[in-house]
Amino acid sequence: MRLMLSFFRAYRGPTLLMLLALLLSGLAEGIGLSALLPALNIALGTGRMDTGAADLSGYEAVIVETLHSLGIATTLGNMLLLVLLGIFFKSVFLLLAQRQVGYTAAQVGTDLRLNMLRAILRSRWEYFLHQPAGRLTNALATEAERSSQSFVHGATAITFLIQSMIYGAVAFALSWKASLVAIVAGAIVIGLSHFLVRITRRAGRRQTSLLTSLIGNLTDILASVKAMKAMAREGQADRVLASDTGKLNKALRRQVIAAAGLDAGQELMFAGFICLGIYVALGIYDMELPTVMVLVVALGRAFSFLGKVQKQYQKLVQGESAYWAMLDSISEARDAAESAGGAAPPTLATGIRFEGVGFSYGENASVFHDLTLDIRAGSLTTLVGPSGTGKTTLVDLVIGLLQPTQGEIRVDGEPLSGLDPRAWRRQIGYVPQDTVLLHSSIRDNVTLGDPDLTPEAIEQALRDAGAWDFIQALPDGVDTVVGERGGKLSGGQRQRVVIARALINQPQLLILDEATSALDPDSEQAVRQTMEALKGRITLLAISHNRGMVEAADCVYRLRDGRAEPVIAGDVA
Ligand SMILES: Nc1ncnc2c1ncn2[C@@H]1O[C@H](COP(=O)(O)OP(=O)(O)OP(=O)(O)O)[C@@H](O)[C@H]1O
Repeated sequence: MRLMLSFFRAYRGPTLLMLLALLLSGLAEGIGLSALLPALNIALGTGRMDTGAADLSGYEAVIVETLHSLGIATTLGNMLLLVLLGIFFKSVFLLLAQRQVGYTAAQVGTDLRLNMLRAILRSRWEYFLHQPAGRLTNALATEAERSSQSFVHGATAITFLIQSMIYGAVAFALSWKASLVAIVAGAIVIGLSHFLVRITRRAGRRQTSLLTSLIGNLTDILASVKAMKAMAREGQADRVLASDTGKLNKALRRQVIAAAGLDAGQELMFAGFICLGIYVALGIYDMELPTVMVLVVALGRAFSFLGKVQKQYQKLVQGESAYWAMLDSISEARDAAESAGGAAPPTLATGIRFEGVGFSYGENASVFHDLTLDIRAGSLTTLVGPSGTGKTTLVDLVIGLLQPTQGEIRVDGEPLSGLDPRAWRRQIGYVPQDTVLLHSSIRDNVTLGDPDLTPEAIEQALRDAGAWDFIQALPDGVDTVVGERGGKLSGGQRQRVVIARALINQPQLLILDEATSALDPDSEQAVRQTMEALKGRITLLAISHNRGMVEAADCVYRLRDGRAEPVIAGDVA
């Protein structure tokens, strides 16, 4: 029940409302049930109701006295009406409680998803890079859902527990001895079948880790399916996924067997105890039939609800591990949150300077030591260098996604670490190597749905990106739908739409991360012209081995051995 306590702490108000509705529902059910014994006595014509409360046993006497003090005659009609009213109010309050459970469960799932997403998006870049995409997908898709279902099962277990206690209380009022025996019997049944709950808990934990692994592998495989098919290696993917799904299947089977075992075992044991109880009550203690009948109904229902409590608890523990796993992931990501940085407003009037910068990924992965370079404002600086020499790392340091381990990066003479990081990044336009367009219009692809961007701003960004002329030639202009992943445009056209997307917010610094590496000569030439046209107006930083981008650059740096050396464009091989 640690899980329900955790939910209670997080959703105090909704949980209290739910509990109140459940208690009222239980109370209504208890009142209805209390009228059953007088109703039966009247129906069976035992004559006990005619003599008044004085001749009645404790429980019945209390009921009859209460009814008389309320001015309600103990007629069969009134008693049956009371039973019906009890059931009616029980159903109304139960409905309210269940509505509250449903709303809170949906809120649990939504909050977990949003908290996870926000924590991951606000985490340090190095932490983010080490997160398998599948882990996030699995958390958002399956773990959040399993967690909210656990809340539903926990709340339903509480509902059944309250109902079980109401029936138990009525039975206790009728015969405390019989009820004590029943409590012991109930505890034996619950205790004997608890090992099945433990099996389910283990199967649930296994499912949580297997689903993370399966969805992680699936995400990776889907990303490289073309290469796998091209080399006829899809069998390998099949083997990996088949092994994961096979293990998942085994865990699910265990869970199914444990649930079925609990169902069958409980029913048999409870039925056995009820039969034994009837035999002892009628055959040995010679109790009256109406009392035994109500006792059987009350204890039978109490047993039945107790059994349901355990079944719901079994379902709760099955998904419980998903909730703890999500909470762990959220807290881990929060611990890895990006530092708040400084507060100084950024400008980019003179340039960015790296002064003796050192950087390493962890202890043994040194990338830069004593790196010094200048990126003059309004110029195009191109970075070249063999693979793995740190070009992307340098860009990430400029953006402020990574922090130097030694030296300083200055923007207009101010340490980058002292600038407001979000304000700094709002000045940056970033064009990645892979141009992923949305299956929507060019307009949507440029604005990314921002309604504040005017048609004039869209046109200007497309003109600056050198895309306006080809877009004018399209039948629907900026409203042309670009197709799945932009498939209806050429590589160069796609790239220029992405550059327009980066330019629309009027950045001071445009970064192109190998943005022209996949382009044909004509497209590359068009992007180069765009860069040349932008020079002087904004600062440009490009990672590129492309001859055009090197020739167009005002300054070219080659990264080597953890340092940057300026090179003449013609010397770049
Ligand atoms: N997240 C990371 N954790 C550990 N090491 C990393 C990480 N990212 C990059 N590296 C290492 O840092 C070095 C520089 O990587 P980086 O990606 O910056 O090089 P690059 O010059 O951009 O390479 P390429 O031209 O192949 O894209 C490489 O040795 C790489 O293995």
